[in-house]
Amino acid sequence: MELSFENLSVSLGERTVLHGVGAVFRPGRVTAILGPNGSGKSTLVKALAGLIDADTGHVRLGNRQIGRIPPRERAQAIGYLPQDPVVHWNLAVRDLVALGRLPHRSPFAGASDDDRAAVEAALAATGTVHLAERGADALSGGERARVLLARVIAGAPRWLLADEPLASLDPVHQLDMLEQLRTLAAQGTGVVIVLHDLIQAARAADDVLLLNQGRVVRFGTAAEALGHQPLREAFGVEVMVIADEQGRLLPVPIGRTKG
Ligand SMILES: Nc1ncnc2c1ncn2[C@@H]1O[C@H](COP(=O)(O)OP(=O)(O)OP(=O)(O)O)[C@@H](O)[C@H]1O
Repeated sequence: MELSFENLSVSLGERTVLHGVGAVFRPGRVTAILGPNGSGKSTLVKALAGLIDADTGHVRLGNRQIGRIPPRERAQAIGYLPQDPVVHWNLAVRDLVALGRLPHRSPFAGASDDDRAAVEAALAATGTVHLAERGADALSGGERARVLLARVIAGAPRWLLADEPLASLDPVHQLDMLEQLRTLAAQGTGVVIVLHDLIQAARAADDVLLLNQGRVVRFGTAAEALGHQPLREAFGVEVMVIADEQGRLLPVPIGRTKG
């Protein structure tokens, strides 16, 4: 089911941060949101997750407005990975990942076999099985990022929204994370990720939304949206396009656009 938004305007404090933006994101695809610092990427993802209210417009999951979906049902449908996830308690990693199952559990019920299986599968998928007994306080930033992805995956959401999920990861774990997100998309999950790296976006995303100053510059396939002109408009950057070993075109930033 599609995740869509139209004419979406959002203000934070006195400032309007998103100005009537709209797009239709499709499940089974990886959609990357890119744009300069402060262009509204995190704000858009929070609005898509139903965490902040809009001044105008709506976010819809299928044909239902996100704000009208009961919280438990919304939590089952949409998994959100914030930019700087904070772990409030020093839980063991396995227990932390198990929190991702809460939207599926009846109040006061213990974990079911399905819950336990989902937790183990999420630990395995994120390469964090060896961390399962550790306290969450004893993790590096990159380990924590993978464990928190495992928590979201354990909830098996139909949509996964991740705000800069690669930020604290080394190159190998960045590739693993992107591979993991692509696998989820191949299984039918809708994946939306905020990225900064144009090359990672070209490799990992099917679709790209470019934002600048709270407005959509371009929304289309990665090949369309990561072309010379859209990147000039969004970032004021010139790129050199090179082909990778699979023939994918990768935009390498080489300088500021003049004039
Ligand atoms: N609580 C707030 N009150 C007022 N303005 C805010 C608040 N939070 C963010 N902003 C402003 O809203 C704008 C968009 O912020 P947002 O975090 O969505 O941008 P972003 O594209 O994700 O940026 P970055 O790439 O730096 O993470 C920025 O100009 C920011 O300063």
